[in-house]
Amino acid sequence: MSVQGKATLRLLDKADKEIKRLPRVVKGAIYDFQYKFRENPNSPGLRLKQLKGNDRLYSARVTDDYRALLLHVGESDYILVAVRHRSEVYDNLDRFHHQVNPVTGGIEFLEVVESATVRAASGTPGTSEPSGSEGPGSVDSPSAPVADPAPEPGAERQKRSEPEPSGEPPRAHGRPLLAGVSAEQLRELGVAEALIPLALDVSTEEKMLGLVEYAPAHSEEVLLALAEGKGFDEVLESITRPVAATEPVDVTDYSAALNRSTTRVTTEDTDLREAIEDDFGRWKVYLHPTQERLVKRRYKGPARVSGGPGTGKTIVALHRVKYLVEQLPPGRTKAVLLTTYNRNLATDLRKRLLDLGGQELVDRVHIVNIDSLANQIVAEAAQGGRRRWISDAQALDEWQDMLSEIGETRWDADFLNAEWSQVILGQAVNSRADYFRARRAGRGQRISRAQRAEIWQLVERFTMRLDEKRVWTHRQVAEIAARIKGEQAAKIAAYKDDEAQHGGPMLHRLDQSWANLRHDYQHIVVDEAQDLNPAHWKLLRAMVAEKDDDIFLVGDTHQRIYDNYVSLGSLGVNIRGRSSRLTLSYRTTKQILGSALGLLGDEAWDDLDDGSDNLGGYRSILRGPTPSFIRAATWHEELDALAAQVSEWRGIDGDNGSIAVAVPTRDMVGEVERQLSKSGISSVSIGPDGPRAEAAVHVGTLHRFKGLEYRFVAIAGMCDGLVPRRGIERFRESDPLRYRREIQKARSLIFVAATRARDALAVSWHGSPSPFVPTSVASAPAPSLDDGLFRPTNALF
Ligand SMILES: Nc1ncnc2c1ncn2[C@@H]1O[C@H](COP(=O)(O)OP(=O)(O)OP(=O)(O)O)[C@@H](O)[C@H]1O
Repeated sequence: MSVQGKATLRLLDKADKEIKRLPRVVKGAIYDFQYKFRENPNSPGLRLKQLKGNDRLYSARVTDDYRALLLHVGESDYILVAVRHRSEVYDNLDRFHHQVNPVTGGIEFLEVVESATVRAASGTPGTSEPSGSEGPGSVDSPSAPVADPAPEPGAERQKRSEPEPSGEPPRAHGRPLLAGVSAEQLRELGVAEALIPLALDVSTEEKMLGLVEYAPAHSEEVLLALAEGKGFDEVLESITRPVAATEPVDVTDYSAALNRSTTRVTTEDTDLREAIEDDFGRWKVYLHPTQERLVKRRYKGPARVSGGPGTGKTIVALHRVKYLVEQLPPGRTKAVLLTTYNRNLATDLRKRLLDLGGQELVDRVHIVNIDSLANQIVAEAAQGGRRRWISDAQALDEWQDMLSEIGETRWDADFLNAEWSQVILGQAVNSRADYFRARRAGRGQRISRAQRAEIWQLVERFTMRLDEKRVWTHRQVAEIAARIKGEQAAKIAAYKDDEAQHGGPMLHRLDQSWANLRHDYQHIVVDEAQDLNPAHWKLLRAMVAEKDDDIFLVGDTHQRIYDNYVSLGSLGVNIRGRSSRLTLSYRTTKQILGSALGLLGDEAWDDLDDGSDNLGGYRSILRGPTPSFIRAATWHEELDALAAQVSEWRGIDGDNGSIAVAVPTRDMVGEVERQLSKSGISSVSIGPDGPRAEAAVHVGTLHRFKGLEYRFVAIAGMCDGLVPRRGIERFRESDPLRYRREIQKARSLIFVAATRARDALAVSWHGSPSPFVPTSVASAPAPSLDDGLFRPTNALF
């Protein structure tokens, strides 16, 4: 829609990649151009004109030398598809292809250049100064196909991409990579028509990468999956079906296509600067169609989005918050709660939400980590008085001290601590009688009624001890907060019932404060949902009314690093029938992802709701080096090698903040920092609020890496006895279920750390390697693994 004389201008996905490479002055001119164009596309200075023989393609002046290529969608709606030197715009017009994809219904554009590849970077015209008039045939300098992926010797270069009448391409060399797939099948998968003959002709993955780099994103995903060896059916099911148009596609109706999420363009009012300036900003302006559908759907109750690391769950959560706020009536209240597990993640969410929607958006959202929220509620209700927090580890120490003080030897502190926090606090058990009835699902060791009585007595003694010391754990506070809010929700429900029965507001009530009772939020969005405990969920459930779009949660149980197992349905958060999964990783390369997946082994992973989850279809279109291994005899030797590795990465990217080192213990953090400092490399440790400074190598324990992202990651200290920690051995016989969970948690810890890396991952150990490092790698003179870095041996079980 546009006002008279005005136009809409969106930027096509991938065009930004090309534009980014243009000289700075041209980019600056594009920003001016977009304002002028939107104001009045027909202003004489813009010289908007149709390209000869092409009813939808237009050119317009950006600078004396550069032209914008525009796709006219309808009325005054345009899409900017490229910015080119004017010498490269007006000749050989049949190299430009645009279509409404008959399968996805999205608008696509591509240019096929001489090197039988899709057009790569533009804006780097031939060296001769352009001159002469514009117009068809007036080529002053040859176009320069920059990203020609080194064509095969003897390969016939194709100028045009028109499909052969038969749909089959000429095959002159090497075995085609997609030998088992026909042109018809590629069409069915939604590959852009102009690409089909070229794709069928490609014989190496490298060339396929060159071909798809600037191709429409859906074609890229399909072709890379096929090139990796995925079958037609699998690609159809996992990549095409989720984005296929649900209604018949009229390929001539560009206006209808523009409104589909499969047309990957910025919104009409996006400042193009956002899309062009930096790679990290792309998430703000381009959502994958599968992401966009999740963001804008109306859910009839709580909904869950799962997906492997880097698939954009947090991005979806942020866009969802923005979408929900946009649907709210104007107001000043913080009507949406955005919460996550820990403080540094909440800080990061605030930063990104501000980036996405500005202060106006942030003003309507309460962004807080879940334990701080519980704390605020308890403090406001003035319950508990002034107390000091203790961590779970400190609580365990308290148990140990208490048991030894009273000479209790029948029960282990570990067991009692877990029983207290997971069963008693976890289910808000308030009395001995309730404890006799409590479910102990997932707790392994069976206990008799008499034993329950003993445990109850010990727990009472323990909580009194904490009361006397004026300390408490986060879990205790979460329980109290959940009780406070649960009581409030019950009052609201009772008031509503009364109202319904009496057909109007209850004016006769003596206590009118009831009438002012409201749920705290209209909507709740939760990130890192896998780590929240039952009390957290009860708290959240009580803070929002049961209604459409009430709770939206994103998480990945493969990344669970705390002991919180929940069954959401039993906590009143019913996600049945409203679960979706994201599968395309935007962060991690195929090589890192493949390796990390090996780490998960054959474990069973839950879906937070008594069902199972998996990472089927998890994939990446990014490519990089295979993860590397560093084996050392001693910790000192390993530290030397680690410092060398970090120095090497600094040579690639001078920004220290793009590098991180993860280690299993706190002591090791300090030791790594000292070693790096000796090598002249500045570093900072990652604390509970995240890294203290950006521009230094980040060093932290494995637990601190949740939600972070780096170009380069080293996991050091991958040693036997440290990963998993030796202490869990005592559960192997005594509590096999606990043992299994500890192993799973250790796998998840490494999985999280390994998948923080965007470009490169190095893993090191000294002495005996962790059992997660396969013996073949551990003992080979020069370990190399193509099929997975972490292939756990069966020795663990
Ligand atoms: N549609 C998108 N376009 C471009 N980049 C994206 C898109 N979606 C996600 N990303 C990028 O992918 C990276 C991972 O995204 P995000 O952190 O949301 O993933 P996640 O699934 O929450 O990961 P994890 O589970 O590992 O925490 C980020 O750098 C993000 O900017």
